[in-house]
Amino acid sequence: MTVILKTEGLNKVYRQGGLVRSRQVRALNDVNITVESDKPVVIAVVGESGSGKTTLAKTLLRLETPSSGRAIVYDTVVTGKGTTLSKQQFLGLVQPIFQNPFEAFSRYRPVDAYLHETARRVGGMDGAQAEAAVATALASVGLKYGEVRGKYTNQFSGGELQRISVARALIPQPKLIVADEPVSMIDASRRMIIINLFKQLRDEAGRSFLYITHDLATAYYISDYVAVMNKGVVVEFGDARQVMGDPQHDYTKLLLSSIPTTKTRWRPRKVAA
Ligand SMILES: Nc1ncnc2c1ncn2[C@@H]1O[C@H](COP(=O)(O)OP(=O)(O)OP(=O)(O)O)[C@@H](O)[C@H]1O
Repeated sequence: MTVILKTEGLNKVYRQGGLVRSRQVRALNDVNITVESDKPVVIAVVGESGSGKTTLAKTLLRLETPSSGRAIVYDTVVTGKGTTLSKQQFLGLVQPIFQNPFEAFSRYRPVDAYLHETARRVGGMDGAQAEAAVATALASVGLKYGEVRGKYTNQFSGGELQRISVARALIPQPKLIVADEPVSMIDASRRMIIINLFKQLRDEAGRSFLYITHDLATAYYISDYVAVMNKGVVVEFGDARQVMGDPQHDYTKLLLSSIPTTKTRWRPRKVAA
């Protein structure tokens, strides 16, 4: 079995406020999750705003340094004590997809230039190899290179641009893709294209995903595992069907009861600690 993702006592403490009135926020509070599997998986992280989901994503992406603890991805320590990976090695193993695809690329530069850059810098490829890798990556997200070449962000829809972000993330052939709210800025009608793409990339290309979301319905639809976060703590973690079908923790029950159905009208509820 491969340790696809393991966090060991992961903590992240931020200091908020000025010198006089500062306070500490424990954005990650002793996060311990383990996913071992022989097959690639989708792991969802759900929870309301401020629960620490993005901090977890940033820590796993090495955009934030943990205050203590460490994380392992595909049997390799990626952050915290014992990390020996260079930046290039790390980006070959773990790749990000961010919430807003329009912010992932400058509007003054053709988007395919970013894909080439990733192929050369992270993948260590030469010009011809990079050209082939870009074409392959775009094809795997359902786009033709000819439709993308030389174009700028304003020539794409949010959904298309997010697919290009996914293509870019695929170029170094990472094992894990960390996607922080990847569909929240995309038209509702196009969200499922991205969600189904993740499923397809898991099943056909062998990529695992950490899928950070507010959206419990898509989390249920694509995830193999789910971590429920509240105030920096993972309050419930396990098989997605089990956690969401038979939640044990009160916070998970409340989150799930807030989902609107065709029979009930949605009313926002305040979720207690
Ligand atoms: N750079 C920072 N400096 C200080 N505090 C921070 C910083 N980033 C996050 N926090 C705090 O850490 C806590 C967790 O924030 P985080 O963004 O991880 O939550 P989240 O679950 O991703 O929320 P959302 O769904 O709104 O993105 C919050 O209290 C937040 O204010």
